[in-house]
Amino acid sequence: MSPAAAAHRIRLRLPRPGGFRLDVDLQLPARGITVLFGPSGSGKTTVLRCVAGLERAEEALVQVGGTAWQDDANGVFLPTWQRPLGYVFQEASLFDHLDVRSNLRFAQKRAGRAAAHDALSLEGVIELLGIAHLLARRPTGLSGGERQRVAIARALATQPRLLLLDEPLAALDAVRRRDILPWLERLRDELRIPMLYVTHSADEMARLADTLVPMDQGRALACGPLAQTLARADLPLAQGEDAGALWQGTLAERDLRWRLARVDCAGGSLWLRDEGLAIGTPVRVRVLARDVSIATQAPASGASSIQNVIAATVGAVQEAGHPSQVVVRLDCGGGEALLARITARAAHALALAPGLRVWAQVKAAALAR
Ligand SMILES: Nc1ncnc2c1ncn2[C@@H]1O[C@H](COP(=O)(O)OP(=O)(O)OP(=O)(O)O)[C@@H](O)[C@H]1O
Repeated sequence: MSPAAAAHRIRLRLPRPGGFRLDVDLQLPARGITVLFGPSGSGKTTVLRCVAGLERAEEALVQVGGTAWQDDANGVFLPTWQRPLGYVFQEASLFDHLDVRSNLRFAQKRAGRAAAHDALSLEGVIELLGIAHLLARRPTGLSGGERQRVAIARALATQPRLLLLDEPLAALDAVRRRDILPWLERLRDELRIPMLYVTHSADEMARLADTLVPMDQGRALACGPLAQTLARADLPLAQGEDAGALWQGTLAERDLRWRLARVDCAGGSLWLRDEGLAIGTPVRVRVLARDVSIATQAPASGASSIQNVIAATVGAVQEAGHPSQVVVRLDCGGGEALLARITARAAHALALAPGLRVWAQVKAAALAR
């Protein structure tokens, strides 16, 4: 991300006994969800804790929207309670002796006079998270998903300048997780508050992130727009089972007979399962690297079961985890790319090299949901 586009800066260094060392320098856009994604122990939670001032990083610069929360070069360190942030954890820690409304009011009081002219109203927060029907209930009577929605509402009621979410869905079962994701998308699309979101889940990352920060062993391996970062063949992300591209597109046509929907993206059009969405709906489409194969000649029309064939140029060929496997970045036009995971032998036989014109055959693509 160019410094001009960056609105927030998070530079942290923190050595811990035992060998772990956090060392990140992130420039984040003004709004949207930045997902910190990486294996257990890579330092994701530590980043959030340092941003919140719960742990003290060294040589740190934490600047949110032009205000320094920590700037060691200039002797600035705001304690946690002076940082306008909301923190949502895996398990919502609500006050069980108060009903939902009182939990929210309590948080609102914390905002006090700090609430600026662009403050969110409590009614707005309640509407945004669809919790009006829960206001008189005690937290103990809520489902896990409802508790998390209330916890997010409570965090927003404090008028944060930054929302920190640490695996907010990890304690929920798959059904509840699916229920709450649309609410998080709504926050992302409607709020101007930037969010730092920690997750292990590739599905959550693909669905929610605007900016992706893959982390490993205390370091940020990249920090960039989601689609662009996922399409990099040189990152460890490209080597795992979840490797794949993410395209943004618009639902353009539905084939009612075959229950298929066509999504038009800058890189090309893809047919996928019709999930009943209206024509014109903006969608994210996930194409896993293992579902993409490569042909050096245009496949004859009607001679293959594969319905999605996209003209592309080889961008990079990279070994992927095992010497028998490579991952190939295929540049498809409109700045969009696919990844294909194939055998090294196939790549050799097809003489794949950067610049070669090929056809990407997409066996499966799905809406990120
Ligand atoms: N309070 C602590 N004191 C000492 N070391 C800690 C503490 N908390 C975490 N660590 C260590 O710091 C490293 C980073 O931990 P952190 O919790 O930030 O990783 P993470 O990526 O969030 O992991 P997970 O996904 O499992 O939550 C790990 O090696 C961890 O063991």
